[in-house]
Amino acid sequence: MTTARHGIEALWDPTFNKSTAFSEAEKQALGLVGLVPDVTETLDQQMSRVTMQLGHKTTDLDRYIYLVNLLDHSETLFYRVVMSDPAHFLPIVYDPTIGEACLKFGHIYRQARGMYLSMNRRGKVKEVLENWPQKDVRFICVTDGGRILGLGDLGANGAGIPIGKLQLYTACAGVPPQYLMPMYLDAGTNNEQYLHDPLYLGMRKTRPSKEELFSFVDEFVEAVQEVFPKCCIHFEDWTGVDAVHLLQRYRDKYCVYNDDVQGTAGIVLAGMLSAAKLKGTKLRDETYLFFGAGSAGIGLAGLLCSALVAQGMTLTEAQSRVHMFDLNGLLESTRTDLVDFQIPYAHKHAPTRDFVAAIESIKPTTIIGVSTIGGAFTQKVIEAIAKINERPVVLALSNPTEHAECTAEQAYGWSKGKAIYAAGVPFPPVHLAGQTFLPGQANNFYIFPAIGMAVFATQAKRVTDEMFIEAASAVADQVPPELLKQGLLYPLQANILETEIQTAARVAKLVFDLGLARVDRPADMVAFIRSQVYKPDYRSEA
Ligand SMILES: O=C([O-])CC(=O)C(=O)O
Ligand SMILES: [Mg+2]
Repeated sequence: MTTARHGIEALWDPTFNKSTAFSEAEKQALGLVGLVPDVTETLDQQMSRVTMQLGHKTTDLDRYIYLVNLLDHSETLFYRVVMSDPAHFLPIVYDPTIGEACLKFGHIYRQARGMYLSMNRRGKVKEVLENWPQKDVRFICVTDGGRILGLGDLGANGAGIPIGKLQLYTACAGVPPQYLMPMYLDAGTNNEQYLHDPLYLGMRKTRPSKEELFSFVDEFVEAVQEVFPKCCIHFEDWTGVDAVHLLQRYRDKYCVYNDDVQGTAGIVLAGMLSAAKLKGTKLRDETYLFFGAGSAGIGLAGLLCSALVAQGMTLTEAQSRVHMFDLNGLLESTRTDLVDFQIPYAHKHAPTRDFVAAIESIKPTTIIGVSTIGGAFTQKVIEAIAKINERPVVLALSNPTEHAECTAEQAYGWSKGKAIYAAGVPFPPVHLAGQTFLPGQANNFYIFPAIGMAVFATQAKRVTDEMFIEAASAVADQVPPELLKQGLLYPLQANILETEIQTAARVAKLVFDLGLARVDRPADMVAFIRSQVYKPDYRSEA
């Protein structure tokens, strides 16, 4: 909670500032008479001014910059605006606009937000964390900028991602913003363009060895336990291999998770459950072929196999349903270039670098694009999978928009309306031969904010894969049946807060069942979550 500020300081603190909405009594009590216009507006009046000003902007990047600036001045008004119409504002404050904002981060930078922890501070991490003004931090979302969205190594320009992700904890699931800390862990960058950009805001060094990086991350993770004992560390947008290895390194010891490995897996699993419902099949009836074998692919394959095992399969049987294809072709048992965690999915098969040939031979029911290669699902690919399936499932998950493996229009058009399709970014409905198809957005923002809310409310000691499977099934259960018929695999974004409250309640129940909660078990789980939800309203200061 904020403490009362006085005079001009009340206007400088975005968590306290009401700008034109201070009442007469507040103006008197806080010494604000004459420092703001002599009116008292409501939040709704303020919001209509924001909407009007946004309407004058011509690009989403300009709208993004405007909204970040609004957050710098008035947190409540910012969340009021974003939460008033999530379907409209999520693509502006988050993916896909945030991709462009990151590419230009050093150029559009206005004001510090979150923490910047560089490897130059080795040995001093605890002191750095102690500079943060809030003492009860519950989530740190941390990136080293190693793999930002589908854009690659952006170094310090990746700092926009933890900022955006944490805004979604609040906007989508109601986690109060004062407990959230975005962090950019600066380990340099191998991005030549940024290393030579005079406005670049990170260390001008290439990346260190894995040993050096991990030993610094160890210092960071351990310092967090001391400085913020109730904190969960959310890893985001590290390179695929680091993401998986860091998760393995800490997951059984500390409260940590990786959104790209586990959150993305959760939302794709939700889509697979919805698709199976639409087709009248079960997960165990399906065969999966991944295009891309990085953190998202591996995370999803692991979670999917856990879900299949929960349905009675052995792990080896489950893994035999998952096939992967990467830059060097199909993962198969003679490949010598694989990383440890890819090996379970390298089955006996003749080597091939031809994705269409792999489809024809493996006969997947579902293809999953996690490659970052825009347009990789060509007409030939879609026709090949449509030829062997009545309802092929096509998930083109890479982002931002130009990186999607295929667009909604292409998937429906090339498959002649047979495809069940979702993407990582939003696409508008597609009208084809008198039918309307609704492409869903398989974005982890349905999952990580709800997991965050459940962890926040229960003060969970650990974040486990079961929690992501439960979240996936809660999300799939909330797809309106009449929209599922039109191919929509995910709930509508318009009521995302309610969807995530229900999801968080299911996850919280599991946290209690697993004995991982640090608070007493409530009788009514939904009411328990709802009671902790942040509301973008001004409180009375006089
Ligand atoms: O941020 C998003 O939209 C999804 C995500 O985690 C990623 O692409 O890394
Ligand atoms: Mg990510």
